[in-house]
Amino acid sequence: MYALKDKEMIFVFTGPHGAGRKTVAEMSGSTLGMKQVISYTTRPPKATEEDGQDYHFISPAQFVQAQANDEFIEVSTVNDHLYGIKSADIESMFELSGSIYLILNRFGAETLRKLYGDRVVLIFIYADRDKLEQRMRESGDPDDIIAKYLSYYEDELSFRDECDHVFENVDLAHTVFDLTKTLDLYLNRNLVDLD
Ligand SMILES: Nc1ncnc2c1ncn2[C@@H]1O[C@H](COP(=O)(O)OP(=O)(O)OP(=O)(O)O)[C@@H](O)[C@H]1O
Ligand SMILES: Nc1nc2c(ncn2[C@@H]2O[C@H](COP(=O)(O)O)[C@@H](O)[C@H]2O)c(=O)[nH]1
Repeated sequence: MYALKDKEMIFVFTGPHGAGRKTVAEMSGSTLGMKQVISYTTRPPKATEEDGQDYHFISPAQFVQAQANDEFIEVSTVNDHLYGIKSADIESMFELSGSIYLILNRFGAETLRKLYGDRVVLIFIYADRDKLEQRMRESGDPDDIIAKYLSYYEDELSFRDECDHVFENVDLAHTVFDLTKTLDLYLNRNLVDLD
């Protein structure tokens, strides 16, 4: 397991699927110069997804081999597909930035909190069920996948009380504005006061 240095912080974005975690994390993360640690998955890529950008797409055999080599800090199964984060990627992203972020389900968020305690900030992003369904339909997800993800909605939502910050993502610009202000408080960026 990677040992965190001095001021290094890990931000974990969690919440129900389709709430906009990826969208808001990327917008605030790039504004603040944070690096994303990309997960590995055995799920096949969607038409819009790129290897190395959205996920590292690997075969089940490659995943099992990496697991046997003890490369993953955390592994989760969703809809019969494996997902995991490699310890080496956490280390290499910290070489590029003092703070990193990940987008994980509640089980991944819980594991990182157990491993790194209060050096992990849990950010819960949600929207109501109807909005999520609408967004998944607009993204072109098939009906059976939408139904599966919606079946996890209540369980994912119940995790919000265990998170440090909660944002309802209705208006994207407002969410990103509020989120960026919140993350900035953790970053000690030594800004010059121009007032
Ligand atoms: N505030 C918003 N209003 C409308 N659409 C949004 C908003 N935020 C995100 N979206 C859209 O909702 C869809 C899901 O967003 P995103 O992929 O960021 O969600 P996610 O929580 O990371 O879920 P996933 O696990 O599918 O990646 C995307 O098409 C995105 O453009
Ligand atoms: N615990 C982990 N959860 C992960 C990881 N990578 C992604 N996820 C979450 O899984 C679901 C399904 O993702 P999808 O892109 O196939 O819809 C979603 O909640 C992701 O945030 C991981 O490494 N560990």
